[in-house]
Amino acid sequence: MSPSWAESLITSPMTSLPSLSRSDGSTGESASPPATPADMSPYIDAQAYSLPTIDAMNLPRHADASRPAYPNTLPDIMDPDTARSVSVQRLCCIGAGYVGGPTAAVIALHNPHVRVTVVDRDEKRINAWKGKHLPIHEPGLNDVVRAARDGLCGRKAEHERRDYANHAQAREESVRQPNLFFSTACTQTIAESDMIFISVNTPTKVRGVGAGRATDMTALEGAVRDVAMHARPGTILVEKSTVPCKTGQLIKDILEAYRPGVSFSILSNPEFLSEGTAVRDLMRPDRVILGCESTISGHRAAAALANLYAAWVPRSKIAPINIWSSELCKLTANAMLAQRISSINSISAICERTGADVSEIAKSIGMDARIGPQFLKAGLGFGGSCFRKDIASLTYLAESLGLPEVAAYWQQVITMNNFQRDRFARSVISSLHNTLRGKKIAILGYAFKKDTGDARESPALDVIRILLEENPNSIAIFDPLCSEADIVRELRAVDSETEIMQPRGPVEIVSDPYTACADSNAVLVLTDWDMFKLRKSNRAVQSKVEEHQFDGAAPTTILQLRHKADKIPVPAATLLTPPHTPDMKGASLETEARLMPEPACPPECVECKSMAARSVSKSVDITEPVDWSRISSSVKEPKWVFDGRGILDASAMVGKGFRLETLGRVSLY
Ligand SMILES: NC(=O)C1=CN([C@@H]2O[C@H](COP(=O)(O)OP(=O)(O)OC[C@H]3O[C@@H](n4cnc5c(N)ncnc54)[C@H](O)[C@@H]3O)[C@@H](O)[C@H]2O)C=CC1
Ligand SMILES: O=C(O)[C@H]1O[C@H](OP(=O)(O)OP(=O)(O)OC[C@H]2O[C@@H](n3ccc(=O)[nH]c3=O)[C@H](O)[C@@H]2O)[C@H](O)[C@@H](O)[C@@H]1O
Repeated sequence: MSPSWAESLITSPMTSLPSLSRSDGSTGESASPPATPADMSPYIDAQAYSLPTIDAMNLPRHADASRPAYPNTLPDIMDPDTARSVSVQRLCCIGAGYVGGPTAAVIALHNPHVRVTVVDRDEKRINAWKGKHLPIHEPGLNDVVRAARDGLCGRKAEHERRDYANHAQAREESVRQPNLFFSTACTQTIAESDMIFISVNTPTKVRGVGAGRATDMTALEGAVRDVAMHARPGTILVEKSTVPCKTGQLIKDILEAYRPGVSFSILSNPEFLSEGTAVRDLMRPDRVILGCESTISGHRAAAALANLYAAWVPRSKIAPINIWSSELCKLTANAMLAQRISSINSISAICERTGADVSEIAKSIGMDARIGPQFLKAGLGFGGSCFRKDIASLTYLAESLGLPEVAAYWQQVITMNNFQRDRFARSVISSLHNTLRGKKIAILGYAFKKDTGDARESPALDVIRILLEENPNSIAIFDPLCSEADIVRELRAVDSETEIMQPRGPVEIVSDPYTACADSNAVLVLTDWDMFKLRKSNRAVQSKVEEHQFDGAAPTTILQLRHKADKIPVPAATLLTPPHTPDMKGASLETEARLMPEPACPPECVECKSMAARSVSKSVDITEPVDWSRISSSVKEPKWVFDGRGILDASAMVGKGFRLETLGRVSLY
């Protein structure tokens, strides 16, 4: 194995080793051959040691709060000379989830010279990334993955074809080689890489110290251990996962424990993408935060990462900051966004009692440039895998630092979020005479927000949980993207003792909105899918529908790729692999470079079968607005609709015969 370029980095100061004891009392040297080059420290058998479990309490053992470890005096890592001197050849991303997959794909797309490999222990997930049915739905993602993973073909410009006389007859040729790979070979990929992104899950601990609030670092710890044991000296480790402040120190401690004396660089590069707009967010980020150590090796590592982003992000948007600030700014950003949602939701409760309209208030205050219009949509409160857990982590961190008032302040954001779901569900029950026995409830939308099939931590789950306590006859759930298996998994986690799924329980997942609503006593809109919207005119819905149409069509040219990535220009030259790059003109590429044919699925492909089944019943088409008149004719009087997302126009719904209740508005019927 050739030494990593990063080995040339100057060693950064390491903290001293935590004393480790081996259960068998031996020295720790293993008889098995080292998995790393000969100049490495002896291979340490990880399983034989017990490292302390990491949680937010676990602040660095050597930290002296009065003396910042990384003074905030960073030289300019954007300096062209520094930037030129460092370049990554092989990038590994550990974790092929909602962050790892799209982030690696976009980096690979813009850096055709870098071999990007995404690794995960979950073989099913990796196979899905390799095939036709990606494991996550994100508008535009298919094309980005296909271009980077499968390469591009096209016709060469005339002048270049003359240079390649042997290929003169060829009409279609490869103009970009694949540089995005997916693999379960974690250790091998780690050993071959110059830079490693850690994009593993960091959920909330469910048991033990800090359960319900502290971050469960098991996955991160495992990934860092793999890196410690298999990476080459000097490899750059990038924290992409959202982690408690000071995790960089913990990573250092683990590395030092498993590979004493070997130098690695650690960067914090939090991800700010939102699900449903991941490709757009990655293509056009507001900022890229690079937290680095204030050492020469830290700066060079940051410059290497900055170089990857600079392939498409203006350098002015790439911000080097100190590593602790970087870790904490991610939690802060999520907490502030969630706080806005809780703030407007608190006002929505006042609106319902006074006759004020929360959407008018949001619009009015959002016109103040100091407040701004985003994240002021009142409704069921925030769901998803991050806001709740990141605020919980922040409160735990604050408490651990002896700041209970700070913890209580942020805890209130979660309290308000729970209040919103609770009072929504209770208003449904009270409108139906305080009992759901013998009644059917239709749920339109399960995902925590539109344009994603992610069923984790959905507000719908809390609402359904409260409704189930009233023993309804049935609850029929329709969501255009969440898989039945994911919804069932989430519901079962609430109560693993009782069978809640039909035929023995009340809940069923159905494949179209009309079946869900037929004969129901109440229809609950729990996700803001465009297809559920009803406006006075359907214009708003229509423009959204057009946006989605790019997804359905099979794009064949770079021009279409550019469209699909939300009309963000992808510089043609960066898409190609030499020798084509220098001579080819962007214009000809736009019309001639094409995606390769999609990989074929095996005949027994479950996804294909399920898609075929859906198109037979013609039920799921996220571009098709639901026909509320049809629903009106099939529901039971008095035709209750409860809008948890504020997406239905009150007068239009009343015009169709419904009784509408919307969070943040007085009822209209
Ligand atoms: N989902 C989102 O929109 C965003 C998430 N984040 C943060 O990014 C991190 C990842 O989130 P998601 O992508 O949503 O998680 P995810 O659960 O979708 O994906 C994590 C993946 O890591 C894999 N994994 C865990 N340990 C591993 C190991 N040792 N070796 C190989 N693979 C391993 C898991 O099998 C899983 O496929 C979290 O810290 C999250 O807070 C940050 C911004 C946005
Ligand atoms: O760390 C993360 O995981 C990510 O968390 C959020 O992204 P995400 O959770 O994917 O989606 P959001 O668009 O933020 O929505 C979160 C929840 O808030 C709700 N929401 C959002 C906006 C609003 O005005 N009102 C509102 O109720 C949504 O319906 C959804 O349930 C942040 O927006 C991302 O910047 C961040 O990277």
